[in-house]
Amino acid sequence: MKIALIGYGKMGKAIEAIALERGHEILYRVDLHNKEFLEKGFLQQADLAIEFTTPDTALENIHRCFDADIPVVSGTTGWLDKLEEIHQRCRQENKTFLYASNFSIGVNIFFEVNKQLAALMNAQQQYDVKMEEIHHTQKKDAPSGTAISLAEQVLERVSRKKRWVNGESAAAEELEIRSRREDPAPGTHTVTWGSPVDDITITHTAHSREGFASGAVTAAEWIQGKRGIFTMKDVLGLS
Ligand SMILES: NC(=O)C1=CN([C@@H]2O[C@H](COP(=O)(O)OP(=O)(O)OC[C@H]3O[C@@H](n4cnc5c(N)ncnc54)[C@H](OP(=O)(O)O)[C@@H]3O)[C@@H](O)[C@H]2O)C=CC1
Ligand SMILES: O=C(O)C1=N[C@H](C(=O)O)C[C@H](O)C1
Repeated sequence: MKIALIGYGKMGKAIEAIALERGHEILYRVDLHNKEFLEKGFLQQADLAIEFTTPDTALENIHRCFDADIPVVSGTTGWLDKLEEIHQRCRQENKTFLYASNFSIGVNIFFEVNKQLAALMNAQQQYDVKMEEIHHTQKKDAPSGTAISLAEQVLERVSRKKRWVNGESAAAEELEIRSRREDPAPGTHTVTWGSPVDDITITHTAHSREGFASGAVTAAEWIQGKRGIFTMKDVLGLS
């Protein structure tokens, strides 16, 4: 596969290492200093793009890839208020797009456990639920994209919770997400269900960025030749 790597920071470099190990070619490594590679003439030489940049730049980067009609695998967090715009264009113009707030296999299994636990807890009013995410101090967004995914999964299943809030919450109908920033922390997510008599806590701890990067390359391999909107659930057969 010829890959246009959009974003050559911590994740871009981790993805490059795994893609090369698996025999793929990195055609372009795009960062703020060589954005000319985002032009159609360059991008259309790649089989697909893997995009891990910043909350402010992801939307435009994905549109550029659509202009060049190449599939995009994106993991950038903090821009999801614009996701529907991308989905609409993808549907209207028959493009190819795969987004995941977290590409690791472990977190995608953790998502399924979180959903099952939340469904069971809907009838158990005595339990309150809280979340915590811990990341490195360079992270730009809070709460993490993964924490938002976990929170949305709970909100869809637990009728006594109406919305998530980032920080301390006093209202019973709010789902509190605490964000901690400390180094080194590739990404830890905890969901705690507490009652007066006991707690149930589930935690996923990433030991490095390897799981995210490996999942993104697997998603890129899987998406080749497909058209439409996909998620890691499709890649992992969890649908
Ligand atoms: N979905 C998942 O599994 C995961 C998602 N993430 C998310 O991925 C994103 C990137 O994370 P990370 O690699 O740690 O961040 P870094 O800050 O290390 O890297 C971001 C990179 O994007 C580049 N960049 C900024 N603007 C543009 C632009 N307009 N065009 C092209 N490149 C640009 C930066 O360039 P320069 O160096 O020149 O500033 C830098 O190379 C974040 O949103 C993070 O939350 C992270 C881990 C896993
Ligand atoms: O910025 C990071 O590092 C990470 N971002 C993603 C997120 O916001 O959930 C995934 C992972 O936790 C690491």
